[in-house]
This record gives sequence, C-alpha cells and structure tokens, in this order.
Amino acid sequence: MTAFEEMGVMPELGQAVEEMDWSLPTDVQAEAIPMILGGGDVLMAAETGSGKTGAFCLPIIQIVHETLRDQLEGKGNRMTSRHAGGGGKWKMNVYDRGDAMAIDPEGLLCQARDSAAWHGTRSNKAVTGKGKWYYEATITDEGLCRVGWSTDKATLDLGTDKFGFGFGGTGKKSFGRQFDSYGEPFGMNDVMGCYLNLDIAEIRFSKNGVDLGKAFDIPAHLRSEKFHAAVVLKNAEISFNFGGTAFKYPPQNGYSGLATAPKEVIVESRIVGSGTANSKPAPNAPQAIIIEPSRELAEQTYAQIKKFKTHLSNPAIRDLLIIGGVPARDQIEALNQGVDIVVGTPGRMEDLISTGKLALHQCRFFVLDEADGLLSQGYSDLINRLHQQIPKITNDGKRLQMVVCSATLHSFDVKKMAERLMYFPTWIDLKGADAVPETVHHCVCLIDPTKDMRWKTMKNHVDTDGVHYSDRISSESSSPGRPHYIDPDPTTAVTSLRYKHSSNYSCHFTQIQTLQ
Ligand SMILES: Nc1ncnc2c1ncn2[C@@H]1O[C@H](COP(=O)(O)OP(=O)(O)OP(=O)(O)O)[C@@H](O)[C@H]1O
Repeated sequence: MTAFEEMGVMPELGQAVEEMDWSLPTDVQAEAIPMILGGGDVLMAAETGSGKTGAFCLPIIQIVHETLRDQLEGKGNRMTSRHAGGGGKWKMNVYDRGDAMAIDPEGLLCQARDSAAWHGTRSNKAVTGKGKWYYEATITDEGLCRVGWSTDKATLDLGTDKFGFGFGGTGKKSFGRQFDSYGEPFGMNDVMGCYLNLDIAEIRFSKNGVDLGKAFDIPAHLRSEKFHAAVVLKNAEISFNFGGTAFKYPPQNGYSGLATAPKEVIVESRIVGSGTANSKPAPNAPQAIIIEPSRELAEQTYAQIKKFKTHLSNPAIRDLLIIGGVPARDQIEALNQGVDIVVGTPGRMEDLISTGKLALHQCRFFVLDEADGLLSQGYSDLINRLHQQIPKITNDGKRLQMVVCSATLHSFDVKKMAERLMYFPTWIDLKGADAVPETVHHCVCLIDPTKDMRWKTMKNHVDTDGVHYSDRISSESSSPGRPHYIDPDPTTAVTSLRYKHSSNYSCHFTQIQTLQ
C-alpha cells in the first residue's frame, strides 16, 4: 500500500502518483487530502511548488469518480429518491434545514457539528386536522438538542417563535422564546417520545417510555396548522423513528406512529428540492469547478488531472479546460458531450455560464486556486456570483465543498471571502509560524521567575521550539495588544512555551528567566 493510499486515496490514484515518483505526500497534501475526502472545506497556504495542486485534485477526482460509479450502478438515483423532499417515507427534510445540519440518506439521523449556533430541521411531511400522533427521537451523542413539533410558519430554531413547540435536554420546554421547566433533563442514549394530540390540541413528551405530562396546549389560532416533527441541535446528533420500524417505547392511549397516518391528514412539506428523483445528470453540469487566475496555471492543473486519472476507468472521468484566447466552439462541443471536472480561467468560464452552456447545478466542489491572485485581478464579484448560483446541497444530499488556495491566508480580502462563502473551513497554513488561524485562541501567562520559583521544581518540562530563548524584548515595544517586557538585565532571557491543547486551542506561556 502506498503512503497516499494509507491516507484514504484509492489504489488507482495511488498507482498514478507512484508512477510520477511521488512516494510520499508533501505536508500540504498530508493535511488537505484527508480533510477534503472527509467532506470539509479547506483553506490552504503553502510555498510555491509544495504540491497544492495534488492536495486538492486527488481527493476531488476520487469523490467525483465514486459518485459517477454510484450513478452507473444505480445507487445515485436510489440516494436521490430517498432524499427527495416529498413522497415516500417520513424523514427529516434535507431541503428544510439549517446550514450545519447534516442528514443521512435515510433522513433518520441528524447531526449538527457547530458548537456556536443552533441548526434545525423538520420532517418532509406534516399532520393536520385530527388524530393522535407519535414519533421517537433517540439522542445519540453529547451536545444540546430540542425536539418537538413545528408548524411550517416556524423558523428552524424550534421553540423560539410562536409557531413551534420544543423540549430541550436541559429539562425546559419552549414556545415563543419562553423557556419553562418541564419534565426532566435528558441526554445521550435517552429515547424521547413526542406526542401530538390534534383532537384536544395538546403536546406532551415521554422519556424512555415514562410520560412527562402535558407540555403545551396548542393555542386556538394554531390548531388547524400543519405540524411537522422538528429538531434543533447544537453540536449534537439525534436519530428518529417515525414508526417505519418498531418503536422502542410504543405509544399508549391511542397514539399512532406518524408513518401510519392516513393520507387525508398528511400534508407534504412545501419546501422541496429543485431536482427530481430520477433526473439524469445533465452533461454540461460538472461536479467540480476549478478556477485559476491564468491560462498557464489552468493548463498546469489540467495536465496534472490528466496524469492522476490515468488508471481510472469505468466510468472514465471527463475533464475539460476552459480558457480564453481560443475559440469557444470546441469547449461548447465538449460540454455537450458531458463533463465531470472543469478547470479554467474566470472570464471564459463566466461567458459559458451566462449563456447556459456550462451549468452549475450539479457542482459539489468549487475550487479557487491562487485566490489572492483572483481577488487582486478584480474577480471578487464574479466569484460571489458563481458561488450564489451553485446549490449548497446537491440532489443526493451532498454539501458543496469549497477549497481555496492562496499565497497567504492573512490577506484581508481572502479572509473576508472565506468568511462569506466557506463553511467552517479548516486552515492549512504552512507558510510560517507567524500565521496563526483566527480559530486558535491564545492566552499569555506572564511569570516572573524571580518571584515565582516553582519553575525550578517543575517535574514535567514542556518542550519548546526555543525560538525566543535569546529574545531581548524591550520596554519600548509599543505594538498594540503585545505585552511589554522590561528587560534591563542582560542576563535575562525570554522563553516562550507554546503547546496545543486541542485542535483549536493553544497556549503560550512566556517566562522571563534569569540566566546563571
Ligand atoms: N508528493 C509529491 N512527491 C513528489 N513530487 C511532488 C509531490 N507533490 C507534488 N510534486 C511535484 O512538485 C511540483 C510542484 O507541485 P505543484 O505544482 O502541485 O505545487 P503547487 O504548490 O501547486 O505550486 P504552485 O504554487 O507553483 O502552483 C510538481 O512538479 C509536482 O509534480
């Protein structure tokens, strides 16, 4: 197994890079490839010639190929039909969800990995009018969640307006942003029963089969509304059973699973995807679009893709170079034949998009190579326009992934663009120690070793990079936010200790030490 394959790269690509004499991944490849294969957005900066092209092309080719293979075997269509907003089984609606809410292809497992904000979703169908309805939600991870019932007028943040009824893990019920104690707290592995009685306009919940009592009387003006199963999560995961399989705690007192609700009380969600379940992929709609600031770079990237895909067949990946300065006729002809990956320069790319020759609706990788170059050439608006046209979620429920390469990640324009367009990007910054991502929080702990002598007896020494060992930091330092050190004594050295606590938290300890 090659070193690339150990990172999850498929054997056909591993073989191709081996034949190119790439025995080991470069640093940027080692960091970026698993991230992109794992579905993340990546923002990377590394020296010229560090292998960035391979870092994004290899995983993109692999995912595009796997998707094509699934489509060929008919799996793509099955996925698509499973994901369609309306029709079929009860499930969480992939088209009616917050930005960070992931929903599995069955629509029964939801996960939101944003620890800073709530993200919600609700079911693809609703019940209305009459009947006693039930579903179960099992908490499958730590984190915060609220489950309950939402009308289609409610926002996805369940319980924060007067159109949805939530019950949260902290033991609070909520409606209209009013949080009142109810039942008891719940968490990982608990099975929450959600009851909706439309006959007497009442909502109640159970925990692991134990009834927690009435939570809400549904106000008169909402009684004829359509009620969806709903959830909102903060860094949590939850699974649903609408009655398609046996309930862990079957409902009592005449309630039935939503899955058994008759047609006359069911209303399909009005929020449905634009694609149809069995639509064939359009030939001129590639899965990946790679934008380069110059013809030369576009040609180089295109040439690398050709080499990488040498051993990929059945189905073959169709790539296309779209650059200006050559007649568009051949490019249009190739688009009509079918393309999977397009590499090009922005001007010609936009010409073909605006005339409908190149379609963006199946794009799931949007790559900006040398983004600082693209922005300095004034392509910011064009990038925004293209990004706006690309669906953020594909028909088969896959999220748009963005990869941005830049000579530096510390340009204001690149940062602003990343903030605007990218989705929790991982920063891969191999351009030097001065470049610390904003997601890393620093704390500086000043120690005066002449007063606090505990360092002398410290059992566990922290290894440092030693770069500041002989720094002389003067009291004149006036950089805003920098601590001032008074160092009148030439026998004093500054040691900076930096170590990582977790992926997004690092500590700097600075010790002023008297040299013996
Ligand atoms: N893992 C690897 N092992 C050996 N050679 C590699 C590896 N990755 C890339 N290379 C080679 O290094 C050279 C530079 O790679 P590449 O063009 O991808 O870098 P880059 O970071 O995109 O450069 P630039 O910033 O100039 O566009 C190429 O000749 C490529 O074939």
